[in-house]
Amino acid sequence: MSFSAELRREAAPIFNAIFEHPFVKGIANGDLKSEQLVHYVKQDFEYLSSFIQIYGMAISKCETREDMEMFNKQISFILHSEVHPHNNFCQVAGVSYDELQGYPLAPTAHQYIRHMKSVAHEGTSGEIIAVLLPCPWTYWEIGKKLLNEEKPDSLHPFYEWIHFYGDRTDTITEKFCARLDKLAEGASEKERKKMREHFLLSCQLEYMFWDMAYKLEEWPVPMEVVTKG
Ligand SMILES: Cc1ncc(C[n+]2csc(CCO)c2C)c(N)n1
Repeated sequence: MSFSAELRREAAPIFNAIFEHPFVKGIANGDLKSEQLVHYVKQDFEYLSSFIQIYGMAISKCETREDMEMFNKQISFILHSEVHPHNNFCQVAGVSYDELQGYPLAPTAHQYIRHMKSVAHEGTSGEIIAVLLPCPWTYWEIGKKLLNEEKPDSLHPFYEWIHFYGDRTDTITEKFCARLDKLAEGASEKERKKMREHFLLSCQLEYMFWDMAYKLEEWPVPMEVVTKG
């Protein structure tokens, strides 16, 4: 079994918990409140900006043009394409995308971004791919599952979101898995253990990100109160 297949097998309970999460179920049946969609988009806009920065950090550690190209393409993808699923959520929530940008991070988004940035600072290329991989992998699987199980028609409120993530071939998930498997072959047992830990923690944080949005998670004393004194 390949290293990435082993990781997927180990993470199966977390993937299954994500598929069963009420926010994901809410995308399937169109049943989410505006404030939940708004909280998600506010936090995900900041998450994606950090993701771009992390790709920049990953590029600074690349040894081949091929790897640089792989990360560089993803930066363009986030900048130009990932706005579509956000726009879908904004339309359903009835708010403009511009209004949801520049908000402070909620605890889980903060924790997830810190986790990825610390690995990007301290880790090897293999560790960085391992920490980033649950992001595309979980969304691709959610998209495929919703596409097959719900077969949404164009009147489904989240038709665009589901097609955007589910309707992909030649994905970044497959590219990352192939690259990770190669890097894992040449890695020490200690490095492979770190890759596993980073991957599983990012999977947990993917679950927590959905939960943060669903429950409108905030700091114990909301930031508006703190900054206004
Ligand atoms: C919390 C969170 N996790 C995953 C994604 C999905 N996503 C973000 S960037 C990217 C492409 C990776 O190169 C994908 C698939 C998201 N939007 N928010």
